[in-house]
Amino acid sequence: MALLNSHTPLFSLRTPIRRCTFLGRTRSCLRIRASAARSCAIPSVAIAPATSQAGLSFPVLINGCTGKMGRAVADAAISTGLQVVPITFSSKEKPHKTIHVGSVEIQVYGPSYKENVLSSMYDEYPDIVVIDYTAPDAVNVNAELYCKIGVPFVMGTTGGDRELLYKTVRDANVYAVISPQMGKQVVAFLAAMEIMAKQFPGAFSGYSLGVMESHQVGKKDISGTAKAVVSYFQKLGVSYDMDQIKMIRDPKKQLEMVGVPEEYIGGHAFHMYHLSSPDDTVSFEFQHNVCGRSIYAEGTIDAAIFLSKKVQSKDDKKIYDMVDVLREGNMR
Ligand SMILES: NC(=O)C1=CN([C@@H]2O[C@H](COP(=O)(O)OP(=O)(O)OC[C@H]3O[C@@H](n4cnc5c(N)ncnc54)[C@H](O)[C@@H]3O)[C@@H](O)[C@H]2O)C=CC1
Ligand SMILES: O=C(O)C1=N[C@H](C(=O)O)C[C@H](O)C1
Repeated sequence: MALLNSHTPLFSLRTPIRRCTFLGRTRSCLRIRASAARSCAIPSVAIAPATSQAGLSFPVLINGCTGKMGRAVADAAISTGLQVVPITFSSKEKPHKTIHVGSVEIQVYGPSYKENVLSSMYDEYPDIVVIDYTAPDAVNVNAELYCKIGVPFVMGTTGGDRELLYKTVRDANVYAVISPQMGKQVVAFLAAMEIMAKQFPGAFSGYSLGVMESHQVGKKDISGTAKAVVSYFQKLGVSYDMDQIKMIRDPKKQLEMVGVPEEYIGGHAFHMYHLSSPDDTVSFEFQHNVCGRSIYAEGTIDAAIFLSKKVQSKDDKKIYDMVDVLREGNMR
């Protein structure tokens, strides 16, 4: 594999995986009755009170429940006792489509209803937090909508024009947590990289870097997390372009070369970074390998709880990342 050179010790890309039991946590008795509306009128939504830890119950609208992360977050929100508003959006008009998450029937609204439905939800639930797990090409348009309405949101979706995203949120002065990586342990690694880059800029000048990331075949964009790590390596003096990141989306290679367990070919995020000194006598390797999606779902719920508290306390700071969430240290 090109990532490894002849001086590279033969480290195994197979990392033992401990199965996550997050979604096996005690489920709350939350019951949500979706509107029986079968028309495309804005639904009336009945939300029963959640039985959850004190202070943790507020409504969340998950945009992208039709997708894998949206569903994982909806499951995690229900497990936590948050009130999942039984509405989600999609990129296509899908009249009458509903999806089920646990006992919750979620109605899917197409683009032409998005603004009216969301603004009426915000009127009805002023303490609502939106969670976005959609697609890179939806990031900016969705953020513009949330900002127009003024609703706080957690942006987990990667890609899009990130500078524009921040500008949109800054200009609208809306509360948001934005992070391409919600897995708290991975975020801690990113934070450590940031500290190293700040304290020892140029420490790896002259070193060469190889980066490989492997994700499920449906992931279109380069890993946002790998880009963040590369940005720190650049500050550490490494010369490397983002488009050099090697993306692996071929399930056969993932099984045989990367060592992804077969049951996680449809949902994994393996990242490997290899640094070599100019004379190849010194090398460093970093890996973070995630199977499944529960680590992100769990972090996303923490981010939503964090954001809800910031909104309630009318904090002066409006835009946060996952390092802010970690620093606050009030994760469940
Ligand atoms: N921040 C984090 O920790 C993580 C971020 N992600 C990111 O989340 C995003 C979604 O990932 P997955 O759920 O795996 O993808 P997915 O493809 O399974 O789901 C995305 C869903 O969004 C829907 N969608 C597309 N455009 C939309 C729009 N304009 N409005 C509403 N819905 C729309 C699609 O129909 C699809 O159902 C990706 O950008 C991925 O990189 C994924 C995992 C962790
Ligand atoms: O699409 C994914 O799956 C993931 N996307 C995020 C990214 O692009 O960094 C986080 C993680 O890699 C999973």
